[in-house]
Amino acid sequence: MVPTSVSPPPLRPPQVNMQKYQVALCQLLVSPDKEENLARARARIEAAADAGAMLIVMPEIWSCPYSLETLPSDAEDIDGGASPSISMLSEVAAARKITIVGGSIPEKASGKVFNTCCVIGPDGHILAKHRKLHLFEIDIPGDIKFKESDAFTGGQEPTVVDTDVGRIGIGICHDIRFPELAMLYRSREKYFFPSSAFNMSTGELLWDLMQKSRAVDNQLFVATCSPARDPDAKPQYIIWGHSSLIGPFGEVLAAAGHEETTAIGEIDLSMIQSTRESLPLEMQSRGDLYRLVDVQRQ
Ligand SMILES: NC(=O)CCC(=O)C(=O)O
Repeated sequence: MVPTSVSPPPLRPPQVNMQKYQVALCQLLVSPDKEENLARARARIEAAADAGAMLIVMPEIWSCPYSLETLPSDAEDIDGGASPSISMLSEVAAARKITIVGGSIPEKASGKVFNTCCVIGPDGHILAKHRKLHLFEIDIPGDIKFKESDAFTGGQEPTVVDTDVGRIGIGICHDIRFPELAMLYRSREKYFFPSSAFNMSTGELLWDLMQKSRAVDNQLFVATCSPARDPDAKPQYIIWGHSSLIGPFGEVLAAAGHEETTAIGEIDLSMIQSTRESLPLEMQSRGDLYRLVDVQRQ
């Protein structure tokens, strides 16, 4: 039996330039026309920056439809510098001097396709690239069947990145279901930004619960951004929407419905410290009793 342990490599101390700032969740309506998606995204990011947001969070798969059939042909070569979507995000980040958690786009690399989030700093450079770790598989007879691994290969590395607006742990949608990932991020003292595209079958019951659980268990901010629900979408995968910003005490600081919109809320990093002082879960934690072990599954 092998104990599971979380032993991240040391990070440099966070260089946070802002303790309090506005974050914008750009809940975009996505169409099959990539140029149109990029133009809509640009306009929404620029408007949010003009309204004062210093951090923008984008949805999972915002540059093209979230369709297993077309994702591979919509994939872009980020490392090869042939990614119109990431170039657009870099340009806007540099022009407005903002940080962007770039949701995700399909990325092609080494003959594979990944579901990839780029984090872009205010100089327009890519600070980090996260490839979705947990691919979504679901089969509820008569309701929904979806197998993300038909289109994507899973990533191999959790991603923690230091930005001007704090140390951020990145997740993409289904990544939020795995509490160990948020625990690992919490152990590195940061907050958690999954970009998401939950569906109607699981979204109504679980989306709000998942975000609040990850925030409250770990006493950190959780910001999620979804595409808007497309009323004309094929029944295969209808997006739930409901992007939101949850505080370390479980407070809803911003929330969208299912329509195209930008939800803006305030992150005050001092709330992490004050929540942890008021409710010192870490000190109360009985780490001496919890030991996760790999068990042989039958
Ligand atoms: N795109 C996704 O990862 C969807 C995850 C989801 O809906 C879930 O229930 O988990």
